[in-house]
Amino acid sequence: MAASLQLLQFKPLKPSFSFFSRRSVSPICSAAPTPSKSQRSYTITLLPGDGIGPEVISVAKDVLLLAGHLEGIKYEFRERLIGGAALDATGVPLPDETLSAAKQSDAVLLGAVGGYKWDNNDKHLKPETALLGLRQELKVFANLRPASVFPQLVDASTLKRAVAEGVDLMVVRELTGGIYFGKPRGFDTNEDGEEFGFNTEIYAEHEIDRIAHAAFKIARKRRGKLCSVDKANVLEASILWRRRVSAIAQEYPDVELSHMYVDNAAMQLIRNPKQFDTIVTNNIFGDILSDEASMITGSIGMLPSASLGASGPGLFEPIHGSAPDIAGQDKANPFATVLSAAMLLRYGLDEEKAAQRIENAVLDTLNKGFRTGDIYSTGTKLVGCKQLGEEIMKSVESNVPSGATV
Ligand SMILES: NC(=O)C1=CN([C@@H]2O[C@H](COP(=O)(O)OP(=O)(O)OC[C@H]3O[C@@H](n4cnc5c(N)ncnc54)[C@H](O)[C@@H]3O)[C@@H](O)[C@H]2O)C=CC1
Ligand SMILES: CC(C)CC(=O)C(=O)O
Repeated sequence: MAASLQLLQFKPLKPSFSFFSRRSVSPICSAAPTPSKSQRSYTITLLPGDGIGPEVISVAKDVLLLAGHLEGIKYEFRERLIGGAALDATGVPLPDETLSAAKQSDAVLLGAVGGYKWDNNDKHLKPETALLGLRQELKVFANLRPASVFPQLVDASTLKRAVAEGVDLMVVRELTGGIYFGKPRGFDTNEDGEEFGFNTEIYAEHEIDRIAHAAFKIARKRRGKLCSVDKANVLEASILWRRRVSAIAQEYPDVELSHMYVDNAAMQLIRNPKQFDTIVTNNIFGDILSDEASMITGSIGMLPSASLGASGPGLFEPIHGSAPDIAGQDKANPFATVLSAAMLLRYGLDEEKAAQRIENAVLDTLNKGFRTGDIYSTGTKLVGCKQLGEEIMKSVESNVPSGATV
């Protein structure tokens, strides 16, 4: 029973929930070419990237393949370079070939980008620039980051059991606007001859409106509570954000809206995370708060994400980075990427059964006690990334029902 409750974080609460469906007519949907249900063959672009990216993508690809095979789905995988790996091979972090493959696919699954080697590169030659460019080019403005505490991992959380237990929240992060993209930006020199760097936090009404609509629709399918996080006591962009979100709330009388300043939200997430259901926030606050939320669940290696736009393929990726400190050591936790693959099936391809098969397998693997180092606790079985992948595959194959728990 507990297991099925856990799964609510990843799936629509009602089977008919079409908000994310590629066949949906809602304002945010994936509109890649839709094969008929009988055809069920999809093109997936895989972008392993850097650091632990290839390790976790390798596991997620195998899991996708097996779950797909068992549910009658065929894939054509196209693996392309991005980030530092692309820089080293081609001289640019986001080659045209990668971008066009991504745009022409039904969904994109990404590992992570970045690493020490490229940290001092000029901005246009940084791996991270590729990821920002990809998100912008795919126009995936809504980034869904579910953070729930699996009962099996309560003791892996750094918070007290009473605080962490039962947390189930969703961060809806605006992904293609704000300070990560705002202009003007750059470096200049002031009248004292001192260099300065500057960025612009900027949001137009339509950018706020579309993410607000997305968040209200998500909240209404969850527990009906939406907390909009901003810094409206200081920033003009946040004042507009709060005004627009409040205006749009009139269209969702069934959703209880609250507003919170981001500094307080950061504190409340640790003090009492169970007060949150759905959080909607801008690009930078969402980036930071979701990393913070991940630690409530035990590890940043547990959190998947789905990035969706009004049309075209969705982008699915773990929220973590390339973890260069553990790259190549078979220590990475692949759950976040495997769960991102489940989100890809559900929200990118409308393949609910295969998505559920994967989520059930994750729970089953946890129930059997397998853990990577980041979520290890006494009494559980410490394994590497590869072995964890093999255990997940066994569980995918045996197709445990979602209600199965220890
Ligand atoms: N979406 C992306 O591709 C992102 C890329 N980055 C890039 O990644 C590089 C490293 O950034 P950091 O700030 O260190 O963040 P990070 O998320 O890569 O790592 C932070 C800490 O979490 C651990 N960690 C992360 N993922 C893990 C996993 N799956 N299993 C076990 N432990 C895991 C790491 O070992 C590290 O101690 C940088 O170049 C950064 O720009 C950072 C965040 C997102
Ligand atoms: C471009 C990324 C490295 C920024 C980031 O941390 C994220 O969006 O997850």
